[in-house]
Amino acid sequence: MLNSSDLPIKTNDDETFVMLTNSQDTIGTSFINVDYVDCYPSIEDPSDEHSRCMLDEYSHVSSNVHYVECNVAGPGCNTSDLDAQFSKGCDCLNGNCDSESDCPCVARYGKNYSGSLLLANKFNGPVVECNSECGCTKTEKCGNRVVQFGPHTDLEIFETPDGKGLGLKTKCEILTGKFICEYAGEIIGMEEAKRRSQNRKDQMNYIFVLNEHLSNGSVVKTCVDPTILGNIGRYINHSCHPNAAIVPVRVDCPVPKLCIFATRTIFPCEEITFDYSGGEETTATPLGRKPCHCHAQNCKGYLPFDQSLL
Ligand SMILES: C[S@@+](CC[C@H](N)C(=O)[O-])C[C@H]1O[C@@H](n2cnc3c(N)ncnc32)[C@H](O)[C@@H]1O
Repeated sequence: MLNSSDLPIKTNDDETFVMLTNSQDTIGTSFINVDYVDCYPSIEDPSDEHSRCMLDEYSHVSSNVHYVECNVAGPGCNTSDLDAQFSKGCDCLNGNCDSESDCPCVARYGKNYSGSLLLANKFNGPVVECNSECGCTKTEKCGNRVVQFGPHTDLEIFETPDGKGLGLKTKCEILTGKFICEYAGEIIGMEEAKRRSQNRKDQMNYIFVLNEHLSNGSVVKTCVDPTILGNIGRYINHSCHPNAAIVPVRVDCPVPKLCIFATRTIFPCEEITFDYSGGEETTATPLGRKPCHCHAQNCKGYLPFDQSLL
């Protein structure tokens, strides 16, 4: 897990995504060549940690799944990272945090949004928003706060007609770069992820592993499991030709939120999908892999899979 004092500051232009996995299918993304620096030291004892979690109106269709709006600590989670609060990044009293010359947060991490839309170059991160300690406060005026206002409000869980189980669709148009929702659940350690994955071999996989590769060669893993405790993001299916992608976003603490943004316009009633592999395939063998039912012209036939990773 990431040290509380570390944050991503830049990514190389040749950054690529690769995938992650469990033993049957894969959900995961790696961010390559992410440099971390010591900045925004964390402060202990945030005044009200729950105020950092936006409430939403969604619920699950099954009583076996419990709704959580944001990540919660599970076995193997470094709770001091999850509970940490970043210190003040800017003191922009007028709240106009959208230019490098005006806002220290934007100067440090780059401009993230145009209005409420993620900029194209930020799909490769890093995205760090103004936090609870910043002077700009949580006003609509701050141009560096988006995901912390919660998910898109017109999402709907539905039964897919093609054997994927449940899926998530939108009731209204979603523009490119728009934040859709977080993929939130229990933050667990890798050993726990392996254990759960083995125990659920023949079931649907919800465990997502994010790899952030640091320039010193180490890899920071963030493992989210929304199987039992999760939010609306857990219903998003894989497609080989997706309309959304996952981007790690940090707001108040070092543990990234796995945020799903539209990569193109998504039309009313269209299913929302992302590529579980993050765009890179690591194995060609269909052995042990689940068939993919995305129906895309470029469908690879199977859900992403990499035996070596779990
Ligand atoms: C994160 S869950 C997605 C929501 C899930 N469909 C449900 O009913 O709750 C991932 C699981 O959904 C199924 N799935 C997702 N995308 C699929 C696809 N393109 N083809 C077949 N099954 C898919 C697989 O069983 C996978 O393990």
